[in-house]
Amino acid sequence: MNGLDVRAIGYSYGSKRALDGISLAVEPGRFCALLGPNGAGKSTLFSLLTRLIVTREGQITVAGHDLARHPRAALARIGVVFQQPTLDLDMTVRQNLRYFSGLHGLSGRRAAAAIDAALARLGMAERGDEQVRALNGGHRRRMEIARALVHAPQVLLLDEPTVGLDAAARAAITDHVHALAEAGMAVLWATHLVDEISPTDQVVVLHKGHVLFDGNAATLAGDKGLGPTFLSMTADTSAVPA
Ligand SMILES: Nc1ncnc2c1ncn2[C@@H]1O[C@H](COP(=O)(O)OP(=O)(O)OP(=O)(O)O)[C@@H](O)[C@H]1O
Repeated sequence: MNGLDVRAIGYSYGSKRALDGISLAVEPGRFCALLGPNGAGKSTLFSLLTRLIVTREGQITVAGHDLARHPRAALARIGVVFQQPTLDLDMTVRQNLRYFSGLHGLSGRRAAAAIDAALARLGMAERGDEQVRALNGGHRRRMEIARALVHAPQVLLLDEPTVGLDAAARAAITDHVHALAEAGMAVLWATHLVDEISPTDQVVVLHKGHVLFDGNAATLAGDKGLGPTFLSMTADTSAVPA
């Protein structure tokens, strides 16, 4: 499989079970919302997907590469936007992206072309020479997404990327990332906000380390709507296997 495949992953912090045998798959061209309330395990899963932490339970495959056995090949195919911004505010947008390109072995004209293409995809083509400090929160976030694209990954991971942004900036970023999925990328977007999800998106509902639902957003929404359905699912602790 060319996208992301997570099979029976488990993880505990000491005696605290954070993820308990979760499986999900995101195919190329799909926007998958990983929807879960606080403490569901979203950030733990992202840490496992990016190898900040490791587990012996289960298997993660990125674009056909086993993350545990071939981490370099697997990680090279992942672009990631973490919850906490990690930008150098005193450098320009392009300088930030050039530095990051270098970490991926890109330099010179190849790096410049990759940076231009990534900025254009996020509607940031005109902003390359601005100092990051001068950008608003929405544009800083877009720049971080552009930075995650410079090495042409096949899988894009975003951990609650709209935290702290106003409604217009959230909508713009959500639209941009949906367009990246439509262009062929496998996108995993962690959130607890249902208005970031489109009816045709894949949704994986995570609660207390368990997958409660994996399917189409419109199916999950049913007659009640996505918000009320999600709230009632995650309020009902009996929905979580013991
Ligand atoms: N370093 C840690 N040590 C102990 N427990 C932890 C640690 N990190 C997370 N946990 C616990 O693991 C569970 C999953 O946490 P995680 O941060 O992955 O959830 P989340 O869905 O990302 O939540 P949020 O939306 O608040 O970021 C929670 O019960 C949390 O308290």
